[in-house]
Amino acid sequence: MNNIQKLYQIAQKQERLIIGLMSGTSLDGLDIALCKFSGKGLQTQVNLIHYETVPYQADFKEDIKKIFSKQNVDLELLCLLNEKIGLVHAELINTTLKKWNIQNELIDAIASHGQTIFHSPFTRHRNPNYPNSTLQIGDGDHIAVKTGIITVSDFRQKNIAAGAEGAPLAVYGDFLLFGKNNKNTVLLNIGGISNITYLPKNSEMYSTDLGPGNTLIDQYMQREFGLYFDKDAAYAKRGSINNALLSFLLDDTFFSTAVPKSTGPELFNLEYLDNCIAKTNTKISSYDVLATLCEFTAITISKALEDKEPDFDLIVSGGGIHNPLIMERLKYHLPLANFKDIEEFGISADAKEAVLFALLANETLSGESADFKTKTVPNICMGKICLPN
Ligand SMILES: Nc1ncnc2c1ncn2[C@@H]1O[C@H](COP(=O)(O)OP(=O)(O)OP(=O)(O)O)[C@@H](O)[C@H]1O
Ligand SMILES: CC(=O)N[C@H]1[C@@H]2OC[C@@H](O2)[C@@H](O)[C@@H]1O[C@H](C)C(=O)O
Repeated sequence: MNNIQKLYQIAQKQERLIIGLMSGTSLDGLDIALCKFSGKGLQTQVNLIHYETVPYQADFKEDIKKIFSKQNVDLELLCLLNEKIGLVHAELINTTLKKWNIQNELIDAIASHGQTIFHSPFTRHRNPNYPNSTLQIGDGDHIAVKTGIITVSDFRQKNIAAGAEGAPLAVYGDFLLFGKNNKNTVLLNIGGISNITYLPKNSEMYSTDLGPGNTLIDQYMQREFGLYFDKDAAYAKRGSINNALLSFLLDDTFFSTAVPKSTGPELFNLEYLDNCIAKTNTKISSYDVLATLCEFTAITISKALEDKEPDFDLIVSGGGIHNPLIMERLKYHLPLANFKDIEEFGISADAKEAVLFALLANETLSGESADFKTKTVPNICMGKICLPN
């Protein structure tokens, strides 16, 4: 069977086995989700069969950090890492499939997000001569060749080409999997950056980034304590909120820009935090900074939801759900929200984004896009199809 016949056969299948890959802003590792799909569009059913986050080696992580969300980088390193990330991801898939005792031939496709290294929508660069733009690296052809599995990669470019910002893409999965919930529903992902998909019963849905989820906390922990993150908010719990710092953190045009919008560590980084600390003209303890950052995350989320119907289902996912202080403050600010664990819907909170990309590949491989019935969500099939031979 040649490649095109194989793709045609996959398009006709009632069920598809797709591996979703996500490596997010926290650079903690590669999320690998093996999903079984039946149907497409609003009929999509997904079953998460296996999930694993494979941690990155420290030197690999440090290399990516040298070019990640930086204005000036070593262009050769960027070029090398484009191939290297593809190769490392392929190797992690091969090892993980072996560990799960599953043969590569059984998998219909891999859906690879790649590593975002810069995200610059118009709302960030404000240069009328340039469009929205974003760059994910980790070449898909390398993954296809090394695993022998058809790989769909580089999803965000098509979304930009069709007029959106390339992020968040969560809305596609959230609408197809949760759009039939008969209540006002909000899906919240607290990753490096937090985002929501708002699925109201009686008005138009939308999806938007809200601001930092864990990224500032992680960056600050790494600089101040040499730790990748504040496990169980142990450090933040020793501090208290500094209101002056909080108001400077909230004082950026990103927060007054209309939704939908997207952002990343290109804006929310240590320079941003240090400028805000400097504006307070006081010495703030590291514990207080961390407590304030948790409040910053909780408040940017709750402010985005305060004008909505007060009682909605709030389905939370992402690494931030493991931060007890963020969750406590979020519940304090949103007393009427009906918090639900995404696990109730059969999807692990940490796997949600990897499942999303598998779902986007399922749509693309089915051959046509669903109708999302709203201007801000283009009806498109996303991703480039990379063939193993
Ligand atoms: N036990 C915990 N206590 C506190 N924070 C935690 C805990 N477990 C995970 N986290 C936070 O979650 C982060 C990882 O979250 P996640 O994997 O959702 O991010 P990501 O996918 O890299 O981000 P993004 O969605 O922005 O791409 C960690 O870096 C840490 O900040
Ligand atoms: C450009 C980019 O990689 N953005 C990520 C990042 O991580 C969270 C937030 O910022 C979101 O906009 C997006 O990822 C998710 C998966 C999305 O597109 O929905």
